[in-house]
Amino acid sequence: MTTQIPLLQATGLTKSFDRHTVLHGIDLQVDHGEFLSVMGPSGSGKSTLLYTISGMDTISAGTVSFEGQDLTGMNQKQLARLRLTSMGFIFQHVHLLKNLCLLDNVVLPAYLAGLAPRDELNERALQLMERTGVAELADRDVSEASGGQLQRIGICRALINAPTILFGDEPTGALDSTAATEIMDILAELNADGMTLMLVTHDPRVAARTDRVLYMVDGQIVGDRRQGRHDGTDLDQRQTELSQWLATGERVGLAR
Ligand SMILES: Nc1ncnc2c1ncn2[C@@H]1O[C@H](COP(=O)(O)OP(=O)(O)OP(=O)(O)O)[C@@H](O)[C@H]1O
Repeated sequence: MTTQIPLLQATGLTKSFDRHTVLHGIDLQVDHGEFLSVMGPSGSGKSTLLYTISGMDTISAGTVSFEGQDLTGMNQKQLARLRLTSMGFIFQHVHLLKNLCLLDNVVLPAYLAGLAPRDELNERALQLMERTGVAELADRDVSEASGGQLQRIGICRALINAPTILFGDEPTGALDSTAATEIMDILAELNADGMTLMLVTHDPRVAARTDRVLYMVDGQIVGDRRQGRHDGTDLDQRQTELSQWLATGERVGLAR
């Protein structure tokens, strides 16, 4: 019998800034192929969870492992390498270099890391841009693209090294609802192809598209809802059910 090693595993994950403890001993397992969202009030620790579980930020106590490798035992160079080769990150605002065209922005992180020859990276970037519907923008400047288009570029940049997991901190937070839906369509398609995704979001419509929703309050996960894969139909109904779960305190540990 084979036992699959979890993709991510946090045990007793604690994070303090000075004397302010923001994450209180979080236990969390994320398996390969999951599509996970993290919700909760502002300041509950969602982003901090994302940054610590991905090794972007240090932890104060506990352990975090990625495919069985203990991140807490790694030095900065090892962590940077792991992030570069196995993890992709997308954010609310896409920070791109204004003096480079959009294609070069997608290629840059992989090029600087010397992971593949330039021609190969260009080809890979164009394939990603094709897939996300922005290939025709390859030669354009940052100022010549809309917010939704820039977010697609951000996704391509995050995918250039073929990561195992894509982390998103409010990836649709700065977009109108049409652009947000289009970005979620892309992320759902990536997940259907096997990519693991973990997204922080305030938007129940975004969370309704994911398979599993964590709810955080005061630095703890107080709810863990497995709602199954969205089959593409009846998102309104799914969102209503999720909103009821969020509102009525059905979350594990919130029923008082
Ligand atoms: N670098 C930091 N230094 C000090 N305190 C921090 C730092 N980063 C986060 N915090 C604090 O940690 C707490 C949790 O912040 P975090 O950004 O993780 O919450 P969040 O749930 O993602 O909030 P939001 O939804 O508003 O983005 C907050 O009280 C915040 O002020």
